[in-house]
Amino acid sequence: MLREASVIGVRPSLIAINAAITACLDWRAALLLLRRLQQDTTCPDVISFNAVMAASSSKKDGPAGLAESLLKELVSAALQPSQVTFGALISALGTERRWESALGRLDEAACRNLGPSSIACGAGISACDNGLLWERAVALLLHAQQRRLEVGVVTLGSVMSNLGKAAKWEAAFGLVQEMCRSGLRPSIQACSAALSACESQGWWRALALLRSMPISGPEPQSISYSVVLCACEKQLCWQPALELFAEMRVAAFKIDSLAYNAALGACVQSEGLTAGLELLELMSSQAVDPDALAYERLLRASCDAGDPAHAAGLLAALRRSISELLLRSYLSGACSGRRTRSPARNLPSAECEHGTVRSADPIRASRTPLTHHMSRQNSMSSEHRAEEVDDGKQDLRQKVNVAVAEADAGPPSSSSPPAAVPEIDISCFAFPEKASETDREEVICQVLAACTDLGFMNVVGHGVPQSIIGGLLAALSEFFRSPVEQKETCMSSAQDLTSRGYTPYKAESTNALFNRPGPRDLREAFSFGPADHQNGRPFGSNTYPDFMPHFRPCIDAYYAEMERLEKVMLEIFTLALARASRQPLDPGYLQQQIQPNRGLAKAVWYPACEPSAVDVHLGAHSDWGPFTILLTTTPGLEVCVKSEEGVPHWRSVPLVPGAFTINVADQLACWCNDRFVSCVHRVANIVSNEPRISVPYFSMQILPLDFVETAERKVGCICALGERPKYEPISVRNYLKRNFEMLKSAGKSVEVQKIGGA
Ligand SMILES: O=C(O)CCC(=O)C(=O)O
Ligand SMILES: [Fe+2]
Repeated sequence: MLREASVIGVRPSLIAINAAITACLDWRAALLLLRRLQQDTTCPDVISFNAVMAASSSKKDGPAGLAESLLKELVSAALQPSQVTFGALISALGTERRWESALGRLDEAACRNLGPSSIACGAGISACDNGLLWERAVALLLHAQQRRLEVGVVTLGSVMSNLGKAAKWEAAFGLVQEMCRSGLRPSIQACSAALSACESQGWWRALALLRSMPISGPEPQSISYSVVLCACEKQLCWQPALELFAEMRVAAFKIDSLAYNAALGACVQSEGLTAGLELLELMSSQAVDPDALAYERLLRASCDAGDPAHAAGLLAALRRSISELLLRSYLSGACSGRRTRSPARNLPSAECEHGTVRSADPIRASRTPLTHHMSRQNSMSSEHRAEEVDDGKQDLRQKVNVAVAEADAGPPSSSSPPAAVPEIDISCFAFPEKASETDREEVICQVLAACTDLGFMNVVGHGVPQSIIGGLLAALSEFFRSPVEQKETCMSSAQDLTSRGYTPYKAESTNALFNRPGPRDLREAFSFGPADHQNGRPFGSNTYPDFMPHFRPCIDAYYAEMERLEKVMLEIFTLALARASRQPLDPGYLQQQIQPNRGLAKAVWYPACEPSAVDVHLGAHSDWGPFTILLTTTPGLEVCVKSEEGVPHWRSVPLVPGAFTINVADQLACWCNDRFVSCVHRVANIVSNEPRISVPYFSMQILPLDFVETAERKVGCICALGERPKYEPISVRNYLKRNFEMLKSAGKSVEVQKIGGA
């Protein structure tokens, strides 16, 4: 039309030309029209510039440089940029992932008193979100919501789900609450994303958020309930799951198949077969198919109840359901070489419309000391052997090394958010007199969720006095800063398997212990055990430095506190294990198994250094005992986790002031039949001007010197009804003996003199 107008000698107005530029889908054509306009006597106005910038920002191939230079031109033509100008520019920068520049322009718009438009705000939020600038993303989101700026469902959902992945559940939670407080009704997508973010940190958090949400219509509420119900069931908390299901029915919500299946699972586990079959009937009346896991649970329950009639029917249905699922996953390409233990559970979650956030998969520890010996040396029942042979084909330690090599080749942990290590307040167990049953229940669930996720948790409310921790750290700092000849006076004899006392710098090599090439650990150590066995027997003795008389009370006091905390944690782990396996374990069960073994504390000093790229302060390993209580004041600890795509990578463990980092180790994972995770970890290659100090306390490490093989009790796997144990029962003494022997032989080849948790 413009061309026709010029042919007939009509001069188009600026409005008409601007309309033509706006109509251009291609930024090149829009730019051409602008340039023509500039050659003419008609001057382009801000709308002309904005229209070209919008065309360039809406297409992926539009260069952000163009939008930037158009802004310059616009200003030098004495025109005033508008909100739209900045919106287009920020979007263009966002498309090129130039997050910092995008945010700079957002600030510039504010300085020019141009409150951001929806587009600018949305682009700014995406910039912060993708650039991992959480606080700014959340602040901008609130800012946009308060000004009723539509930032788009995708942006909001993406911020929420990134918050969830980064374990920033408080931010997600706070965001939704803030929106509710300001009278803004968060969209259902926002609520679901926030619930998912919370859910990954524990069902009770998701439940708390659900309870604080405004009622915004039956449909959204149904989805929100469903997310939380699934979270409860997945985290083995049947009661709240069933309560939510009952509420959904009372409110006549439309219940989706995920919620039905989760409720069925919870129902069978909590109320048994009859209740489960009733729910199954209800599902079939609603034309909802049970998933394979629900069938499996029913089947187990009918076997437990000695109900062969139901068992046979269920088995047939289970077979049909599994083959249907396999067929469906095959057709959708999901079977392409990936072996999963539970296809039935994977498929529904892949289809989940709530975008459930799952934590990364931990790299599980090598069980070499036990399973390796077991599969080769022990006489096992053929049933057990089948599983062991399957797993034992490859050296498990080798598997860990392969994952570690892959993680080492990947990006450093600083380029990913920290690992999702929950902070858990155990004061209701440490100070039982002040606790209620509900508090204890919540802690058990939190610990259980942590144990089955990464196996790491930051524990506060432990009751270890700050004065004892401070005293220990001060004494250790003085000790390690002393001349090496003085420290060497505290070395224990080579025959002393209790390995107390001083270990010189670089004397240990975790890499060698794991049969990998690589440098030695950049640390020295001082190990100490119980003070009440000073006379050599049965537990060996501590070595105290003569040159520091005030040292001994500090470490003895700390050790006593660790033994107290170990008992508290053993009770919590026992109750978590009882809940997970549905076995009625006495709260003192694990404590009884561990006796008469004692823990070993190992104060570790990583001197300040500038390590080379190939160094790590402490090589990748899993701890071998039941669990470890770590005191540290400096970051650097990392866990090896698998991304959703199955790629191993390192994530830092967040440091929580005043907390102990407690991790499940190999032995506890074995006792739980691998329900709890013993996660591979290391201390990264940190360049630091300050030394790093840490004090792991390894439970169950001290083997009596007068150890005699007796027909003592053995600890087997604690399994749920119908579950097969993966490991043969072994006495804790034998378990320790094997580990010590392995260390001794590794020690010969690599001159390791001391023993660590690795
Ligand atoms: O020093 C640390 O922070 C971790 C130590 C550790 O994992 C170990 O000694 O087993
Ligand atoms: Fe460790």
